[in-house]
Amino acid sequence: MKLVETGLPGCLVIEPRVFEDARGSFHEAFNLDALAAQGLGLAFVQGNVSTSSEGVLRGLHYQWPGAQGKYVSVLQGEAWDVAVDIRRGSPTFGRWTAVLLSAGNRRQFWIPEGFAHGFVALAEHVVFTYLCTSPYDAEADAAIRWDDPDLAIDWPVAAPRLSEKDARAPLLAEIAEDRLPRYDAAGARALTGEPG
Ligand SMILES: Cc1cn([C@H]2C[C@H](O)[C@@H](COP(=O)(O)OP(=O)(O)O[C@H]3O[C@H](C)C(=O)[C@H](O)[C@H]3O)O2)c(=O)[nH]c1=O
Repeated sequence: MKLVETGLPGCLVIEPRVFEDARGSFHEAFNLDALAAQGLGLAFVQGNVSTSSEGVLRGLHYQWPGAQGKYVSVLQGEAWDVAVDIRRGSPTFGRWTAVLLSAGNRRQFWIPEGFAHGFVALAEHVVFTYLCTSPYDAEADAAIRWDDPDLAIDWPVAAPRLSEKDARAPLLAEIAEDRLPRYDAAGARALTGEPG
């Protein structure tokens, strides 16, 4: 596998080795030892799958406390996937990066704890899967407006279909400081916000 830097430090694209033969193809969905051998030590506690039709946008979501790192990929169709640094005190606070994920390119995308995440489905049937480093906590689950002008994310869809929650999400500037993840310069990853 190959790890590729993105425009946003900490966010990485992982390109797995794909084995193709007359039957079809094989690639590893994730490999913790191989990631650790390249300096990316991860541990996942939950895996999620969502299905979306074309034009659906899910996001921008994050958890705080209990920040989740996410290792995402697309099993069917294609999605434009976005990570935004919302860690208070981060030198790249408010900056975003995007990756086109598809069943065809088999790209995987690592989004560290403390980033907001969202994607827009670009095919009629998109199966999106992701592994999380912390468990879901409905109380800590939060959203930021997908079209926040301060973020100026260059979404490839002008009028996406949103959940009610996402349609009424606040702007980043409207969110109280203590509701945003904190940047931990030493670890270069957000603190999870867990006490102790
Ligand atoms: C995330 C999650 C949700 N749920 C329940 C809560 C709701 O009743 C239902 C749908 O949840 P939601 O509308 O938040 O699903 P998405 O809009 O796909 O949210 C996800 O999409 C963006 C892109 C993300 O990065 C997050 O992982 C996650 O927020 O599933 C659970 O039971 N467990 C979970 O881990």
